[in-house]
Amino acid sequence: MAHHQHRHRRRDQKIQNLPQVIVLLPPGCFKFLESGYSHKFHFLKAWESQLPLDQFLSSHAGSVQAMLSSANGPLISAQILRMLPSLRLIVTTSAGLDHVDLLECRRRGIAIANARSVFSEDVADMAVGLLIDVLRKISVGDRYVRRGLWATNGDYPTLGTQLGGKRVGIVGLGSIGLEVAKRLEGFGCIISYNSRKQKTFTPYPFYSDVHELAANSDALVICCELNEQTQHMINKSVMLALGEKGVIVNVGRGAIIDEKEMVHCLIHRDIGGAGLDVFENEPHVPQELFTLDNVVLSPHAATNTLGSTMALYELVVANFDAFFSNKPLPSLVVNN
Ligand SMILES: O=CC(=O)O
Repeated sequence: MAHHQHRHRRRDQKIQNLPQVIVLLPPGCFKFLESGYSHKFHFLKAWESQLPLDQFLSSHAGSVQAMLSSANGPLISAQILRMLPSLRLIVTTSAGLDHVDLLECRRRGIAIANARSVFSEDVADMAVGLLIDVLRKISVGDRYVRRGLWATNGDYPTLGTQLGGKRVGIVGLGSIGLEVAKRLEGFGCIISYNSRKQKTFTPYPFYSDVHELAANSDALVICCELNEQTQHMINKSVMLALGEKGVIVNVGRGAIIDEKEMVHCLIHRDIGGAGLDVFENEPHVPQELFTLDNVVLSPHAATNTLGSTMALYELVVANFDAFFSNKPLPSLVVNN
């Protein structure tokens, strides 16, 4: 056998002895993780395989104990989990867990570790950015300049709206919501919030009913998680309560808002505007929104900064390291 074939075989054997981590779709900037840690873990990359997904999964069914998943990946459904009978850990690069069948994980005893609050500040920055953009029409102005309209039509004609003094209702006062509140206080906004339970550590006024929060707010910032209770929680009646000058910012999940109703409300000016980083059926965004200047659209990018991506991958690796050496997981969220 030729010398280089020996070398190849030795390398392949070495890779095969590494702990295996199955990945269905690459999370954002997976290349950082791969280039930094391929010597420690053998990433089984479903999207690069020639095999259909079910065959790929069954070909690794006996051995794979750990999976890396992400908010933009496929649903980790009971059906997928059933094809991986040895799976004991899912590490997700997201804070949200709405893409994982939690019941099936519980039944199977599969633990879940998440991104913890690694990018809460980035997401809060994005929420504030979207709110300012909707109110001050930064993206509209950008389009005006780029299209050459400033030079041909003269000064930009539209007045924006002040941020200071606005009553902002935060929906979900977790680590992201708190960062949003902290930032917007600095802009002179008046903060109140809705969440499952009143928080004892904050003096912000609490509304147990999101409809009532909307009726008393100029803007709603959606920062909660998507689950059965929050799905379509922002419905038509909440939007009508927010009113024709009201703005919605969503950095949570698209399905927390009834998107069809929101599009209708935006077109008919039942609400004043929206800044959206998330959508019900990503990457598909309702076409009707493309022509509306009171809407700012962002491609689920609130977490995308270099700094937090690096911190995130350190956390991801720390979880896999802990798992493969039987130590407590640093960002365990669901302990089954
Ligand atoms: O969408 C991103 C996340 O859940 O962290």
